[in-house]
Amino acid sequence: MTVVIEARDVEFAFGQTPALRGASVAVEAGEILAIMGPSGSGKSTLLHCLAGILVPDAGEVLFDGIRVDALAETQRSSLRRDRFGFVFQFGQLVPELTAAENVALPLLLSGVHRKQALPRAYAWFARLGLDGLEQRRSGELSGGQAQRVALARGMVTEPQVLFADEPTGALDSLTGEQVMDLLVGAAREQGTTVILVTHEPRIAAYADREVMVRDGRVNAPDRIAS
Ligand SMILES: Nc1ncnc2c1ncn2[C@@H]1O[C@H](COP(=O)(O)OP(=O)(O)OP(=O)(O)O)[C@@H](O)[C@H]1O
Repeated sequence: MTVVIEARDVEFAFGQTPALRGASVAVEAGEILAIMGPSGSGKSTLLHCLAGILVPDAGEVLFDGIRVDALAETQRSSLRRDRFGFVFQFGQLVPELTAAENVALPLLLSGVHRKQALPRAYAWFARLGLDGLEQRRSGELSGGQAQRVALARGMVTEPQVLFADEPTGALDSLTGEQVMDLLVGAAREQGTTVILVTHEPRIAAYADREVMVRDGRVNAPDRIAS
């Protein structure tokens, strides 16, 4: 299998607070990886370093053979826009835009014309069971509906890697599982690699593989029964 994205001995500190202390992980193309670990262990920081949002203080991040950590901010920004998708805990939809415009947004930012972008966005509403909600604003959607719209927005550009940081963290368990079913289904169909941060074992169970972050380092999960 081909490794598509990888962190090698990544270190990152917020001022005096070390968040990553030599974190390494390699993710294969099409793989769904769950990053687990206690609160404050460095999961989100690792995801942000892999996604080129944060630049490591030391170590390397490689995506598709490119040293992401060595790129200039404008190049990292293009990479995030054109090759990556994102879903966060609180959908973070733009409240002034309709649901369909929110989904179309990454395409519009990539320079796709509105006439092409909106139909591509609309196609996701049927796919994710959101028919009829295209014109709603985020304040008129339930938490689960808003998160499915956020998922559509993360997938609409057909990214190579989808980064999902606690995508079901704000949802009840049934709604969270529905969102995960849709996320995994869409990723498998498109061959998208998924990097999923979660502290919920039930959500991590959707992944092909789990890793644990502890004290800023990545370990295989401790499977020994306590
Ligand atoms: N913006 C920030 N400024 C200062 N310190 C930060 C910042 N973000 C995170 N940290 C610190 O970095 C460490 C790792 O944080 P991170 O958010 O990566 O952990 P996490 O495992 O994702 O936690 P959680 O499960 O609670 O979201 C923690 O000690 C945290 O307090």
